[in-house]
Amino acid sequence: MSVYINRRGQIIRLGVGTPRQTQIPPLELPRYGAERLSGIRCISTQLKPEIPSESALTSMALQRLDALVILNITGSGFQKRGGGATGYIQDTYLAHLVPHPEINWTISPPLSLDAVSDQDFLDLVDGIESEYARDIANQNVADEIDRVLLVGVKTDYVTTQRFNDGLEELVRLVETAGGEVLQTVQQKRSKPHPQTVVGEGKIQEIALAAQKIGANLIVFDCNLSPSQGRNLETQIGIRVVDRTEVILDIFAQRAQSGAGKLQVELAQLEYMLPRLTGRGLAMSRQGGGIGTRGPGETKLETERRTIQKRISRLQQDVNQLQAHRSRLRQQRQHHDVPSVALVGYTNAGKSTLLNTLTNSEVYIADQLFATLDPTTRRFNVPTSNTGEQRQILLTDTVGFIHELPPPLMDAFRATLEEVTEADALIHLIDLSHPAWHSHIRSVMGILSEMPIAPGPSLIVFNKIDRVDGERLAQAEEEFPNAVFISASERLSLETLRQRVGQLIAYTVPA
Ligand SMILES: Nc1nc2c(ncn2[C@@H]2O[C@H](COP(=O)(O)OP(=O)(O)OP(=O)(O)O)[C@@H](O)[C@H]2O)c(=O)[nH]1
Ligand SMILES: [Mg+2]
Repeated sequence: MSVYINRRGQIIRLGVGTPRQTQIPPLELPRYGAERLSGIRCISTQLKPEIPSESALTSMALQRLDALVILNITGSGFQKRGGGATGYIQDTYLAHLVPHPEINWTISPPLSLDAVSDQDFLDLVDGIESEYARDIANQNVADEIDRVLLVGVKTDYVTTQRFNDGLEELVRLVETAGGEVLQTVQQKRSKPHPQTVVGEGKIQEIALAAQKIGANLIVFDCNLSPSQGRNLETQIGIRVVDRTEVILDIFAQRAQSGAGKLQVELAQLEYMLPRLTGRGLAMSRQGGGIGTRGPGETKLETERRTIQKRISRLQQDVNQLQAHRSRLRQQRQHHDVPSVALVGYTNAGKSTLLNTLTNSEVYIADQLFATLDPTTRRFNVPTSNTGEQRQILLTDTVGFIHELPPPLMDAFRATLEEVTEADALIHLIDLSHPAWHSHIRSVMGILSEMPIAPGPSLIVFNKIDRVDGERLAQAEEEFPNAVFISASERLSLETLRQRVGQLIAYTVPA
């Protein structure tokens, strides 16, 4: 039998079974900061004279119980007045959590019932909580920052290299979104578990690790289906998001212009909608009929309809934006000014290059997705034969990333059209990034999926001030026609101008 008691001494739950079997579901537990315990202790009887089992202790950790007391009952004992032996409490054990990197909990030696009765629980809890508080203060994570546990699932579909690069990128994405990755948990699976992505044992491990570091957010490196996300959240008891949601969050924080905000909201709603629908379905699957068509379902239906309406409104707005941009482009074409769009993986240095080439001050940052809104500036390139200058338009665009979330692709089509409508592209690559090869592949993949095939592109490697000769030689061999520059150190910019001039002379003869 397991009894759960709050700090006022009230019994809040009583269950027949082990602490594991009677455990309070994560979502029903009170939610406090990482330095607090749940304010609930469990007293459980146990028929075998043994120390608390691993599963009982794990349950304690998952629920962040104030303490777990195990009472070992012996078969022999007091003689009931009517005859027959009742349980007699032989040994008792007191277990509680400890904030220590290697140890999860401590268990007392066998104690007498009197000794346990004398224990001042509030005092004990006070001590543990202040240790947690100290521990967390030492971790130096600011209050407003999300404390993140990252989960990487390596399936047979990806190589180890690709998997590790992906995890590293996700850490950067989380940081850009305003979180700090405190720990990473990995699992190898031939394919993701259909309901929960990872197996049951791993979920326990994740939940425990999250408790221990006081995480308030779990980020999965793969995309979660609506039901997977929901299942994981119920079992872990902490908010679970996937890579797409992190990216959407960054975009939401970055969006400055009306157009940017519009596109981000559209993307977020499109991401949310199937998740609402999914929840509705799960509820109706519970049996159909009485009780399933309650206010919950109706409310979700209404919510869904409201969101759908909003999506259509936003889609109309994005269409208008698209029309507006295309009018602008037509005006430019009317003046016969050729246009070049800067494309590339996020953080390649596109905005830096635009700024250096055109003496502008577009926002640049060592962050992913610093740019959301396209900026167009004029600049001069030499024409190939006469050496005269010719004016062209250079447009900075939103950075790409591998597995660009489809709702974002859709929402940013107005921006991405700048790319398809340009006369030529400069594909900028950060050569100092270890994964530059896969960045090229991702960008080319996205370009090839665009509804209108973009113009010819000039491959330009950036940040050569930060790479060694070996890497430079390798890239030169693989891409003999590429240009190698440093946008921030202004290296080889003249060569770049000439090559852009040649490209333009070829695509838009003067
Ligand atoms: N060392 C070095 N750093 C550079 C160079 N060019 C750009 N950077 C740095 O790279 C970071 C990203 O530059 P941005 O210009 O914001 O990159 P972006 O491609 O516009 O990135 P998003 O807009 O986020 O897609 C900044 O910290 C720049 O200072 C370069 O040639 N050498
Ligand atoms: Mg930029």
